[in-house]
Amino acid sequence: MIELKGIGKVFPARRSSEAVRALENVNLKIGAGEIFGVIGRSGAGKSTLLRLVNGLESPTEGSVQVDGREISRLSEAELRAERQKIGMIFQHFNLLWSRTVWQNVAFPLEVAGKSKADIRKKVDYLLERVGLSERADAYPAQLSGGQKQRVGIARALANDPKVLLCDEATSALDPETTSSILQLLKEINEEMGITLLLITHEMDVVQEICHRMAVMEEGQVIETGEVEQLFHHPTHPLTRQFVHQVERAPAESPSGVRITCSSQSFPQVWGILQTAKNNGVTVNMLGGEVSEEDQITFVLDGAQEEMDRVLHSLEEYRLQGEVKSRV
Ligand SMILES: Nc1ncnc2c1ncn2[C@@H]1O[C@H](COP(=O)(O)OP(=O)(O)OP(=O)(O)O)[C@@H](O)[C@H]1O
Repeated sequence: MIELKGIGKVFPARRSSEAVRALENVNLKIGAGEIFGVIGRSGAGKSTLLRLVNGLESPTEGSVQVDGREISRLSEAELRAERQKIGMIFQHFNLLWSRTVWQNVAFPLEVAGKSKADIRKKVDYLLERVGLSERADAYPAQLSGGQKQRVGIARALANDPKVLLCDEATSALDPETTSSILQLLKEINEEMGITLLLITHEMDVVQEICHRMAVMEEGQVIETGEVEQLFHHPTHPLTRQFVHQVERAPAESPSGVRITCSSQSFPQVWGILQTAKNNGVTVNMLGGEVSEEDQITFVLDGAQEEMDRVLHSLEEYRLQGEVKSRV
């Protein structure tokens, strides 16, 4: 369904910056109906790769094919038509804030010139499917993060795409909401046979839904394979690091720092932990549940400098007794 052959991408030098080689000799083949994950650290080239697949960027070398068509050789009009077959969801949802949930999902159908009756039928069906019929008249600002992403998913599905590109689609969500969104994506893949290409820096996301995966570093794919196989036999040191990220998950982590917060302070604490996560700190929720005493425990692990930074950011809550920490 998606085939990248010998892809290179160089962003040319600008007055204030040198040329950047974002991708080098990338070869990937993703079959129809597959859920494929691309994992890598920040700057590895994941977003550039995704943007090549929907034609927002063109490669400097090599070819990108989606459903048998060479994306980089299409005219603007052909590309617009082709893009209707490719849905996309984003980390920050990219919803239209002045439109209701219903109108957000209707938008791509209006652009495609569908009749009013068709639009009504389709939007009602999609909102039902993602569990948001009740919130049809709400505005995005009135929704939780998980609900916003459900709108994003419904909108991406409006034109019956064959491929759904997911750009860090769960990175702004808490673990529980992440699981429910991943579950929804899995169901959509199974029911509709849509091919999913997902980029992330979180191995647990890959582990939860992907069939196969690629690991990227400095613009290159350094390892590919079945998720199961890479989990049990990672060969590249970076793949091992990503696997380790998950293996340390809810298990007792002897070297980690435990942070316990009340569910009341959770939103603020979670914001701080998200920033730490983006800076390479491993954050795992112990047991993944709110305990009887209404306390949530996380285990954090990472470079000393980043750990100091996150503990410093949490200081205010520690002083208020809202957060407790111990090594
Ligand atoms: N439009 C652009 N112009 C110049 N350089 C760019 C452009 N887009 C990306 N790059 C560079 O290409 C490299 C790969 O970036 P890319 O955003 O694809 O990585 P990534 O793995 O998605 O990282 P992140 O998760 O931080 O978005 C980086 O060095 C980045 O600075």
